[in-house]
Amino acid sequence: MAAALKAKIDGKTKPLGALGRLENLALQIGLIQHTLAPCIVQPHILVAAGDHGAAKAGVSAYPQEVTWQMVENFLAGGAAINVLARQVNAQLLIADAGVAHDFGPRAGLIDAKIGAGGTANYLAGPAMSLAQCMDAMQRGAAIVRDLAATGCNTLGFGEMGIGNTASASLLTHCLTGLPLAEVIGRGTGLDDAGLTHKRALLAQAIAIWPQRPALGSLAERSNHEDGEADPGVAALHILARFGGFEITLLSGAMLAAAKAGMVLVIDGFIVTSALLVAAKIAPEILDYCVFSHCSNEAGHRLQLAWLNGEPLLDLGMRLGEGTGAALALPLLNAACAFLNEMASFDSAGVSRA
Ligand SMILES: Cc1cc2ncn([C@H]3O[C@H](COP(=O)(O)O)[C@@H](O)[C@H]3O)c2cc1C
Ligand SMILES: O=C(O)c1cccnc1
Repeated sequence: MAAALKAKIDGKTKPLGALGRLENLALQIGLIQHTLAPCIVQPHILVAAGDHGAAKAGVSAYPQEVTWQMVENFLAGGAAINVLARQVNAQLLIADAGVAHDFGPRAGLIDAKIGAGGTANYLAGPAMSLAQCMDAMQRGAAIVRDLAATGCNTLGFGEMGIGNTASASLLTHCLTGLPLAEVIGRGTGLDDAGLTHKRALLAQAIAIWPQRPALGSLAERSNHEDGEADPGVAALHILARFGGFEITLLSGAMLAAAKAGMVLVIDGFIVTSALLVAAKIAPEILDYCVFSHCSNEAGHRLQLAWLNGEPLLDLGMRLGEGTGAALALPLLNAACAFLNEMASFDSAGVSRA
């Protein structure tokens, strides 16, 4: 398939390789969809929301209630992701994975609430139980299975949860071994004093969990022998310790999306932390991932480098919600369109080199 796709790409009326990374994208989407004529069908963006027990300790510049207030904003159509999704004709799915607010039954809001008031504070113990962790992953997977049954073949991921850059930093450090201080950033806009405080709190969160499972490279996950500690299981323990319900739901959704053969459009720092968990469980998920952009949150560039992921865009954004994923969708459409619609040297009668 790869050779056939490459031949089709190289046969188009352009100098070899002249469409640059669009060519790699066309190849990747063709491989995911097992076809020489790939296309993006009914693209969706799944935005999961959840609250974090640690938010009250001061890891964010904003108060916790912004999480539910922004969910209301999503439902009313006024957030950045609503605007950008409309621009690119993507449908939004908003899931309450565990926001500390009672929305009641609401049109347009998927009730995937785990617990009532968000996660527990990881500065005191695990953020969630393993049972809650599995539950949140299953709920994400169920949303994606329903979506795949409707014919959607492309899914972007987004999140909302005050304090979730801190959670993502802890997950990233534990899952990759990247130095904790280097993967902690300003999130919504902490000042220098706030950043120092966040660093101290997160160092403490790591220090009070001395028995955390060690994790090696993705290759070690693929090669691990029966009877050895499974890095996928270790990743679940790390996720339960430091994760948010929204991040956990997204990890489960990503695994199901790859299983369904979808193109996964990865957003910023927090969404990439959910992918790190999923990749420890099933490293082959990375073949299905398009990295939409590089966020300005310190640590995203390092995550991408660790995953060998090349972001399509670098716009200095640091918002989340799936906004980077939305902006990358036109590039996916363009990649499919040139492969499907451009003339070839033979069909157009243009001389080759
Ligand atoms: C009004 C507002 C809208 C947002 N939309 C996404 N985020 C982003 O900021 C949060 C993470 O940053 P931290 O870890 O510093 O709290 C997440 O909710 C993320 O999606 C927002 C944040 C705010 C304040
Ligand atoms: O990279 C992101 O997704 C991000 C960065 C800062 C705040 N919220 C999200």
